[in-house]
Amino acid sequence: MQRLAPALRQDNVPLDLISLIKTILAATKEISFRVSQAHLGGLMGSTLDENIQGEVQKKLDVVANELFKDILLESGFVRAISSEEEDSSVAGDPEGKFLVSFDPLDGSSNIDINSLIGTIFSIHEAIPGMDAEDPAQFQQPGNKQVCAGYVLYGPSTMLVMTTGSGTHFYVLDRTHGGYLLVDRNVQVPKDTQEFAINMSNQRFWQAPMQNYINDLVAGETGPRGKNFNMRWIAAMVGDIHRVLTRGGIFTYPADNKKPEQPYKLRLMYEANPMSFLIEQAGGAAMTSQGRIMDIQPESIHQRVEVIMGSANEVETCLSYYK
Ligand SMILES: O=P(O)(O)OC[C@H]1O[C@](O)(COP(=O)(O)O)[C@@H](O)[C@@H]1O
Ligand SMILES: [Mg+2]
Ligand SMILES: [Mg+2]
Repeated sequence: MQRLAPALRQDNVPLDLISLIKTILAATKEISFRVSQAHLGGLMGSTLDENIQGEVQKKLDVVANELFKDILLESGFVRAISSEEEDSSVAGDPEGKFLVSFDPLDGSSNIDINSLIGTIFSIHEAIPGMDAEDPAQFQQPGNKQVCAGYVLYGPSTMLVMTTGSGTHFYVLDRTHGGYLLVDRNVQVPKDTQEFAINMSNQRFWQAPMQNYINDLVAGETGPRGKNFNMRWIAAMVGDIHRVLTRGGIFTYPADNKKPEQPYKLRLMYEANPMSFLIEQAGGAAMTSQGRIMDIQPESIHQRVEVIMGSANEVETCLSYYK
């Protein structure tokens, strides 16, 4: 099995980006270890603090964030970072060539039940001449990402990543400590009979999504004429990994549960990186209004509607909005 660096060179990834990716992955190996030892190291449960999203931070959210932040800011490759757990962007090396947005621990509500969690990252090039302190430099659309990926801390620790030449799967080999390529150019099947949504929000959804899901649930007795199965891991990394592995549609639609906050997932460090991975694997990643990666960001913690996965099924879902 091919090691990470030769696999990236095969995709003509520039050396400085390979160095940054290696830096990111060094942090994920440490996080993977801390996660596996969390019970023993007193890292289960919550802190008393809330992040800027108004969510109570888990101890592991904070540990993973500090680990990731420190290793990136000291690397010399990074002009600034933005993180789910940081109020605003944090400046790094004024000469740093890259910007990194990340979700240090995705699926935090799964930590205490020892279920699937992960780390999500998105890399853009820094804008020449822009100040490392200026958060506006992050206002670049997803279609300008040079790399995106997630690491899934599951039975095995898996890296899923793209640099624009397809989406590849890697596994952390615990014997020599490196990520090995196990699946190159994965493809999301165009059609599926599996959907993922938090059904408990149903009464708060807009009518098109209500109708779409009702028809899935009606299965062969309804207009779709076939049965659909449902899955919800409550960690985007886990649900998207299933979609990349065997197809499916994943959606976190708009809802009016909290009218002032119609969307749940964050554009910069959840929706954009996952969209790049899904599109590079032949899937589609949309809101009901258009392509996620064409959205011009306005703020670091901006939330968006998410409908992504098997291309034909995403198209069918969107047809309910027409
Ligand atoms: O609690 P819900 O409504 O099931 O939402 C689950 C969603 O929230 C998230 O956990 C949000 O991410 P964080 O855990 O990083 O805050 C997603 O991973 C997941 O898809
Ligand atoms: Mg998340
Ligand atoms: Mg998180």
